[in-house]
Amino acid sequence: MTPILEIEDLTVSFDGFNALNHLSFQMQAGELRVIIGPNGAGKTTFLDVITGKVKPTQGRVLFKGRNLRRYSEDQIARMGIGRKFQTPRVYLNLTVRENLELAAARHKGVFATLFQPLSREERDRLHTLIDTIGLRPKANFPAGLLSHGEKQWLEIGMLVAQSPDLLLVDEPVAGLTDEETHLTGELLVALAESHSIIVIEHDMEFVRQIARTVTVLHEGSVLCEGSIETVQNDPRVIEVYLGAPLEESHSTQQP
Ligand SMILES: Nc1ncnc2c1ncn2[C@@H]1O[C@H](COP(=O)(O)OP(=O)(O)OP(=O)(O)O)[C@@H](O)[C@H]1O
Repeated sequence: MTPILEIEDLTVSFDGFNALNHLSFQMQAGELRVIIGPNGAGKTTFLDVITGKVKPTQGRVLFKGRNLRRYSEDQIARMGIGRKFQTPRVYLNLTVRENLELAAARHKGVFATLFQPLSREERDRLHTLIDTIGLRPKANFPAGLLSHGEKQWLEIGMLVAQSPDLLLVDEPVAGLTDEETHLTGELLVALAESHSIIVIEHDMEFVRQIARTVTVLHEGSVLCEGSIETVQNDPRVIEVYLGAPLEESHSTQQP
C-alpha cells in the first residue's frame, strides 16, 4: 500500500544551516503518529515543509504518492493536508456552529462560502462533529466565550470539517489544564479512527496517553522511532534530552 506520507532524504537549509538534515520518514494511512524532540530539533520545519510553506533544499515529500514540490500551500491544503497551529484561530464573534459551518463551506471554495447553503448531509456531519469535539452544550455560544481548551477543540473541529486526509496538529495541549489535556487526548484518539494524524508535542504525559508510534527528531534527522517504551528507554534519546528522564527535562524544553 502507498504510504499516506513518505519523506525521502529531506534537507532544508536556511543560509547554509540544515534545519532538516537528510531526514527520511514514512507513515501509513490511519496512523496516529507523535513527533517529539528537543528545542530546535526541526519539528516546526518538518510541518512547514509538509504544508508547502517551506520547500525542500534537497529530497522529496510524497503525499499519497504525489511529490508536493510544485504545489503551493493552498493547493496542498486542497489536496487534503490540514494544519492546526498552536494558538487557536477561531472567529470569536461567531458561534461554535457558525465557525464549523464556515470551515466546511470554505473547503468548497469562495463561491460556496458566500452563496451555497450546506446540504442536509453536510449539516448532519457537522451535528456529529459538534458532539465529537464535546461542544454540544455550547453550540450556540460565541466562540469568544469558550475556554482556551474549548477553543482548541473547536479549531480541531474546524480542521476536520474541511475533510482532510492528513491532520497536522502542533502542540495542542500547551497552556491547557490537566483535565482539558486529557480530553484533548481522547478527542485525537477518537479522530484517529477515521483520519491520519501527526501530533507534535512536548508534554510526555499526554504523549503517553495518545501515542502508538513515536518519532524522535534531533538535529534535523530521525533519531529513533518506536513505541513510547522503546523510545523512552533508548540511550540516544535519554542523552539528547540532557541525560534526564523525558518528563523531567520537559520543563526545560518548553519554548
Ligand atoms: N527561517 C529560518 N531561518 C533560519 N533558521 C531557522 C529558520 N527556521 C528554523 N530555523 C532553525 O532551524 C532549527 C530547527 O527549527 P524548528 O523551529 O524547526 O525546531 P523545533 O523542533 O520546532 O523547535 P521548538 O521546539 O523550539 O519549536 C533551529 O535551529 C532554528 O533556529
